[in-house]
Amino acid sequence: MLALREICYKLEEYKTCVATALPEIEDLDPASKSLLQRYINSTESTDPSSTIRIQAILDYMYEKINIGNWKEVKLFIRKAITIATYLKLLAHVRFSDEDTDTIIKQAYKIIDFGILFGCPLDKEPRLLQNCASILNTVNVQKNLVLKDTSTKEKNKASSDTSQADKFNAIQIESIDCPSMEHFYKYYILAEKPVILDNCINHWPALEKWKDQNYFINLAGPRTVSIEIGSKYTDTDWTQRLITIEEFVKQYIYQTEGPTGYLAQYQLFDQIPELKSDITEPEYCCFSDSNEPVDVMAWYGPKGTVSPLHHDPKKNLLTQVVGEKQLFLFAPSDSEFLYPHEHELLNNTAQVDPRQPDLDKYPKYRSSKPYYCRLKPGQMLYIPPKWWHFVESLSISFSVSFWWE
Ligand SMILES: O=C(O)CCC(=O)C(=O)O
Ligand SMILES: [Fe+2]
Repeated sequence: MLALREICYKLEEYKTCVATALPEIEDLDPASKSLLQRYINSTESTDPSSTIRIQAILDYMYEKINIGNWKEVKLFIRKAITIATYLKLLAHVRFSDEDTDTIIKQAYKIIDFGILFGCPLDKEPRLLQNCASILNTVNVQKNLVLKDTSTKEKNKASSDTSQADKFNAIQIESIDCPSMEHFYKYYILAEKPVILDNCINHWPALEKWKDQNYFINLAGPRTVSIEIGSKYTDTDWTQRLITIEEFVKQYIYQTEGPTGYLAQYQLFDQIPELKSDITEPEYCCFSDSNEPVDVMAWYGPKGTVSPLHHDPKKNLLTQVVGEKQLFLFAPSDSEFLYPHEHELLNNTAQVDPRQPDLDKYPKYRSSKPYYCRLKPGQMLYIPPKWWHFVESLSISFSVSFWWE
C-alpha cells in the first residue's frame, strides 16, 4: 500500500511524455496550449489554484465536444482533454485537503472523465489507465451492503430450458469445445451459429463475478456510461454516467424504476484488472485482419433487452453470470424482420420475436427463428450480419468478443 505522496511521485513520472505530446497537437488553439504548457512546467503545478484553471480548460473543451455528432469531434480536442485531465489529476492528488478515501474516489472520477471523453495520446496510449492502476495501490475503504441473489435468480431462470417450440423456433445446436479445425470449417466458414460448451471452464470470472460485491471492491468508484430505458429504440431511452458502486446498488438490485444496462462497454480497457478473470478465445485467431478483438461487457439486471439487430463482425457472446434468451435470424431473413428505415437504425429491426405483431409485420411468418437460452459458461457464436435479439432472464454479465 502506497502513501499519497508516493502516488504523486509515480503519477508525475508521466509528465515528460505529456510534455512531448502537447506540442504535437497541432490544431489546438494557442491560448489553451500555452496554459497547458504552463502546468506541465513543474514549478507551476505546485500552485494549488491550478485545479481551477485546468478545470476552466476542461469545461471549454467539454462544451466543444458537445456540439454536433460525437463521431465528428476532432481528435485534437480529445487529446487536449486527456492532457488536461492528467494535469487536473496531479493537482487534485497533490493539493486536495480531503481524507485519502475521498481524494482517491474523486481522482477516479477525474480519470474516468478523461477516459470517456478524451482519447489515447500517440506516445502513451494508456496514460490515464496507468494512472488508475497507480491509484489502485492505495487501499480505500469499501462499503459493501449487498447480498447476492444471482444464484436464486439463476435457478429460477434455468427451470425452463427448452422454449424454442413455444416460439416456433429452431433450437441452436450446442457442441462441446470443438477443435479449431472443426469450428473453422463447420461454423466460421459455413456462417452458422452454435453454442460452445466447456470452453471457458478455466475463467476465474465464472466464480468471481457471481458476487456483485466483487465489482464494488475492485472498481466501485470508477465511472462508467450506462444505458437507461428498456431498449435503445424507445424514445425515453437515455445514457448516464455513474460509478460502478452506484450502478450495482441502484440498477443491478433494483426491481422498480427504469432498467439500467452497462451495455456494449469497453470495461476491460478501462479496468484492466478485470481482464485477468477472462481469456480471449483461441477461435478469434481465425481472422481476416490485424485489428485487435473488441472485448465488450454487457452487465445488467433481469429484463435488459437488446432489440433485434445485426453487427458487422464475428461474435463469440460469452455468458459469465446469469441467463439470457436469444433469437437469431439469418441475413437472408432481413425482409421478413422489417428493419428501421432511418440510416442510423437500419441494422435494427422492428419485430419483437417474443410477441411478433403479425398484423403489422405479416412477412415475419416467413422468417426462420433460431432460439437458445445461454447459461453461465456457454459461448454463442453469432456469424457476421446475423440478426440477434437478446433478453436477460436474471442478473447477467456477458462478454462479447467481436473480430473481423
Ligand atoms: O447481450 C446483449 O444484450 C446484446 C449482445 C450483442 O448484441 C452482441 O454481443 O453483439
Ligand atoms: Fe449485437
